[in-house]
Amino acid sequence: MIDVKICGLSTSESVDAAVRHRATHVGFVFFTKSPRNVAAAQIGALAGPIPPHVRKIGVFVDPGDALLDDAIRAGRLDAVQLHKVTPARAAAVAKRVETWVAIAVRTAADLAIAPSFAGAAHRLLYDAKTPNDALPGGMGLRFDWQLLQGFDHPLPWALSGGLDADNLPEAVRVTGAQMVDVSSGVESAPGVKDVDKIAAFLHAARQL
Ligand SMILES: O=C(O)c1ccccc1N[C@@H]1O[C@H](COP(=O)(O)O)[C@@H](O)[C@H]1O
Repeated sequence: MIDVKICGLSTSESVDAAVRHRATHVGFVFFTKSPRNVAAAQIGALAGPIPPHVRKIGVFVDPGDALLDDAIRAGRLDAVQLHKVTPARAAAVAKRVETWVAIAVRTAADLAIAPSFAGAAHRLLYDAKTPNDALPGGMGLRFDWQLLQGFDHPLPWALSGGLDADNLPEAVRVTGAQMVDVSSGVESAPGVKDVDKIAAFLHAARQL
């Protein structure tokens, strides 16, 4: 099975579904403008029951050190996923914790920044560029997966943006992704996770 991160979890039921159906990673969003925002005070109770083989990723948008420190400590996070950061900022964070950097993609030109994160991050996450600068992810948008064909990836990477159980096989076939990340595609409404969709996505991933 490919690695799967189920992202944007904010209830114990959805965390339990992701773990039970064998997600390899779970994600928690620490961004107040997101419908999936989790406060640092909530994360201990949500993340506490997660077994150690399931990696816990915190999702942040250009965060300050205080938020990062609080969330990492309270959630015992294994890695952070950073949106809208420079290579210099990513490198500073990566000295303290495993760091993933989201690359917002609409056209081939958007991939040009990827090599500048080599040595500054541990993983790249290719995500669709959103039309709304205030919310840089989690909108269920996909980009042209063919843009990744033949791309010389400078780091280990994951695919995200608009994935769901139906389009996952094609996304993996076109891009060759060995890790995928989903949020909206396992929801019934923005921020409302659907345990049946989580199960279906992970079932689809196990067929690959
Ligand atoms: O989920 C959010 O609300 C969010 C907010 C700010 C930055 C990133 C966010 N989510 C990430 O967006 C991608 C794709 O999500 P989707 O499947 O298209 O809904 C995913 O990496 C989430 O971690």
